[in-house]
Amino acid sequence: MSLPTRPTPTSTDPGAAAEARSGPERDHGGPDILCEDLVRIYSTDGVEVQALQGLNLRVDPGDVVALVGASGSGKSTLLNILSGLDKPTGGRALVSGVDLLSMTRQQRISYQRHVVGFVWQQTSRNLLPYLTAAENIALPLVISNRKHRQDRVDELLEVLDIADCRDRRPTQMSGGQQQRTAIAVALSNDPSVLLADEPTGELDDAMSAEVLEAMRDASTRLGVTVLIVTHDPTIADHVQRTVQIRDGRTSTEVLRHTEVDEHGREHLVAREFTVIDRAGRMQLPSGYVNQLDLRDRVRLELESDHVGVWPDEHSLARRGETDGDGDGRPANDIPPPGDAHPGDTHPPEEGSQHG
Ligand SMILES: Nc1ncnc2c1ncn2[C@@H]1O[C@H](COP(=O)(O)OP(=O)(O)OP(=O)(O)O)[C@@H](O)[C@H]1O
Repeated sequence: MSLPTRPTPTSTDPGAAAEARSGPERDHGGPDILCEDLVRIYSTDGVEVQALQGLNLRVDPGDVVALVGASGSGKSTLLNILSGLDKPTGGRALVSGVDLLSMTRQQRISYQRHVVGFVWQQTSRNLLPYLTAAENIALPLVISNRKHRQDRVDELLEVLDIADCRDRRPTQMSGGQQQRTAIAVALSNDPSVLLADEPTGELDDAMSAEVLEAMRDASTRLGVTVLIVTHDPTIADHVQRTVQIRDGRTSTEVLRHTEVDEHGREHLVAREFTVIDRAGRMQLPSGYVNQLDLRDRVRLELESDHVGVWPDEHSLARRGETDGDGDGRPANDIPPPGDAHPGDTHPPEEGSQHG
């Protein structure tokens, strides 16, 4: 699997591409998605729910990233903010250089038309049932009064591999074809960011793979940045980066890349990282916390290339869990700093598999 870089979009219609940039500035020179200490508090009948609790996320142009997390962790809240449907309570959110906290109503319309595209889980929400695939794709172009519409429709039918569905209505297509058409609709106005909420939630494994590959392909060929919220367990086969969201914050990330061994065989290597915020805060994986019975406070030791995290020996002793040899270490023989140590903040290797 090779990491896609943002290419020059292969639009057959340079006039149309320039026209799309009549919205907010696209070549902003920074990440396509930047969230810093993002907070969203819902207040209902005097009860407050902190759906996002200082979330940090950076997605660079052309990246394809999956966002995973338990129900209620804040994924939809984040997507609603990034798509311009909802406003954060605090923090900072920039998409393609557009500040989502200070947008006017007019800028919001332009933002939703030109900067972000959206794909929902339910195909019925993405496509108009009485229009063909080509007509559905052309509709956003008509609304934004774009010229050279036919060229753009042809290009998207080809990129999403749905040319044979051109004159078919949604009921005459498979679920996978409908979602690929939905991606084409979302990309029609040449947005820089594509957001997808469970795009494979109603599909079987084969169709899910088709749709996820179509998004990756569209990203590579059109230079679009993609953020996919998903519970799809096969997502790891299709994206290089998976970000885990927990309690309204990004907690861990898995990055994947291909390595070639001495026999010339390709291996997909996945590494898990813990997210650290700008203030230096991070969350230890619960497996580590449980294994070392870390509670209340821990001791940190700075080594030349990593930081060791140690249980507080006093509180362990109080709990009668040291081995009594005076070194304050528990009976389960935690190695000293410098040795391989599950509490070290060295990122653990998730494992590797044949590519
Ligand atoms: N409009 C709202 N009013 C009040 N609370 C809300 C609202 N929307 C979401 N929440 C709460 O905010 C938290 C995050 O919800 P969110 O829908 O973002 O989670 P999620 O990760 O998308 O979950 P799921 O995977 O089930 O869709 C939850 O506690 C939820 O109950």
